[in-house]
Amino acid sequence: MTSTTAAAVRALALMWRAAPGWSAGFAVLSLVAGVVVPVNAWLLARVLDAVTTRGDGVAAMLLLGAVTAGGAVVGPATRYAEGELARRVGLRAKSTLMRAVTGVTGLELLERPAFLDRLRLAEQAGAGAPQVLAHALFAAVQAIVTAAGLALVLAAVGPWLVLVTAAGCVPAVVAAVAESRDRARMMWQTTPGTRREMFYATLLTDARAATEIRVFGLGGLLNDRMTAELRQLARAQRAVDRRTAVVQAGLAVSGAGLSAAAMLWGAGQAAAGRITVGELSMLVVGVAGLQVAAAGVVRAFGDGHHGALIFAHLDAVLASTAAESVRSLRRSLPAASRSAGVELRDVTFRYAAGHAPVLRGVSFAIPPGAMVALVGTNGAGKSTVVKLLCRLYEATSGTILWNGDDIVGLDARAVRRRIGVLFQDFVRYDLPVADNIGFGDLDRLDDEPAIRRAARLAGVDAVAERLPQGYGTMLSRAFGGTDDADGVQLSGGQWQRVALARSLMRTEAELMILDEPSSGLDADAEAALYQHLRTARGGRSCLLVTHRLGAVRHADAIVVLAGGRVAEQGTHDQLLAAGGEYARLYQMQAGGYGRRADVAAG
Ligand SMILES: Nc1ncnc2c1ncn2[C@@H]1O[C@H](COP(=O)(O)OP(=O)(O)OP(=O)(O)O)[C@@H](O)[C@H]1O
Repeated sequence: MTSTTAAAVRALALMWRAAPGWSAGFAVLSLVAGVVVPVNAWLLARVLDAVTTRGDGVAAMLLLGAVTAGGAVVGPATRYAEGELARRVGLRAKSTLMRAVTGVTGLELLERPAFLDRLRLAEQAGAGAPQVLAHALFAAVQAIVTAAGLALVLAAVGPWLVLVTAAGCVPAVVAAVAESRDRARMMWQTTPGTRREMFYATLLTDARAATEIRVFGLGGLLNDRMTAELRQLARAQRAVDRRTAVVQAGLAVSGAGLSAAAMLWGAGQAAAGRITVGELSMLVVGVAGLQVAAAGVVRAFGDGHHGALIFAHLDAVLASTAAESVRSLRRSLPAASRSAGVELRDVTFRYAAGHAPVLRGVSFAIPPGAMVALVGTNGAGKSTVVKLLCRLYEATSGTILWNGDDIVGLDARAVRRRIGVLFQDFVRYDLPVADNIGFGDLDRLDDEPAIRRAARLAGVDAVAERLPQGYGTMLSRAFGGTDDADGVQLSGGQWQRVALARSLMRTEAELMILDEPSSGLDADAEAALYQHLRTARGGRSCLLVTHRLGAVRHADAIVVLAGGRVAEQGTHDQLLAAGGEYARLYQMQAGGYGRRADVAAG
């Protein structure tokens, strides 16, 4: 079985699983529709012969009326069944795809352009390919049934007519396959551009980007870039359409010539009395109908081939996500402890093959219950360490130990459940406050007291309570509902507190990771945060990433990263005494802020 055929089989299997009843109904209706045309042609001939020979054609005429009426009903019923099939298959395919994508344990796959291109095509394929294939399959069956029936009708007039008409269809089959390949190749080649076009379009309509776009006057430029991508896409589509039109026109002219020749021959035969008027009508309907049916088979074949090629992208995405997921699903974790001991041993990491290493031989430990601060200049690799600890990437070499176990051997999801994390680039969900906080611990999504407690610890409780619907208030103007007043937008610092509350939902976390938790906070909130961290941490291990060195003075250990290496590590006093990079940065900040950094640190 070729890979295209295998993809076609899997697409049809997906369709069957999504809607077995509708698939069967669609198949039956397609078969019935296929029978209508040849039966009509045969009945018409019977009626005409009865009329010209003054025989009894009433029964044939009644039957012709009944079949015509039945055929008229089958059309809309088939379209309805097809629409329902499309909705069910689209829903099933999209949820399968999204489950597969969210099942990917790391981020590496999601950052590969080729994977993202495929993902985009897979989304399209999931929505359309199975029913395109189903439509193609049943249209082909319908057309084949019609063609077979008409071939029988035509064979009654002259068997060679069937052969000549069928032979005339061969070039069309070849052309249809070539076109579907051409179209699938064009779609693959234009996907990067289509993704860029979507990026520009989303940016232009995104409320969060609107401020910069207006202030920097980027609207025209981004719009030009978007239309340039669209033009390029249109050029590629036009080229394929043009080639298709030329081929189709050639095939149509040769088909018309064939029909005309057959009809002329039939007219001569009828004039010479060698065939009846009924037979002449069978010939006229048969040749034209056979050509239409053959064209239907060819079109269905081309559509099916195209659908299978596109569906292969969904297949590929499902296969690569499954392969990626397996890597992390290994041993489950030992029983939970109160606080985790974590150690990085000689960890080197690069984001992709060919990239320079971002971390080089990094070693440091977070003993159980300790608070370790990770500091360093921009791009030093601090957030990368956070992502490695969360198992979003795997170290290129070296080891990360979780309570003495190599983290690579542990179930990534289980490790994550034991971490409470605030990311530097946390997500602002366009959802109510309660969801924005409750997402930190899905088991307690509806636990209002737990949500309020996390909000209080993060210092966002007063803000939430003042909102129009309290914790039920939608944190989005875009999804606020029909009444404009329903949704609110928080300030940057308020959002950061909400994200902090989310990370604090995990009261059982063995390790807390806070990446720049106070970058957007005012001085009071910052002081309160660090006060809380010291008291309410409850002996849990904590990794604090920050540029505010005043805040890390009381950490059990401070690790200074520079250029992906550990430049130095020790306590605040040891590092100050050493007079290295930390001392330099600390003196600079202390000088700049006066005593504020110390105040914030309490
Ligand atoms: N997803 C990624 N793909 C490729 N390179 C990346 C990716 N994320 C970060 N980098 C690179 O890794 C290096 C370290 O980035 P990282 O975010 O870890 O630094 P940081 O110390 O947290 O910086 P900052 O203080 O600015 O937050 C940077 O040079 C950055 O360009």
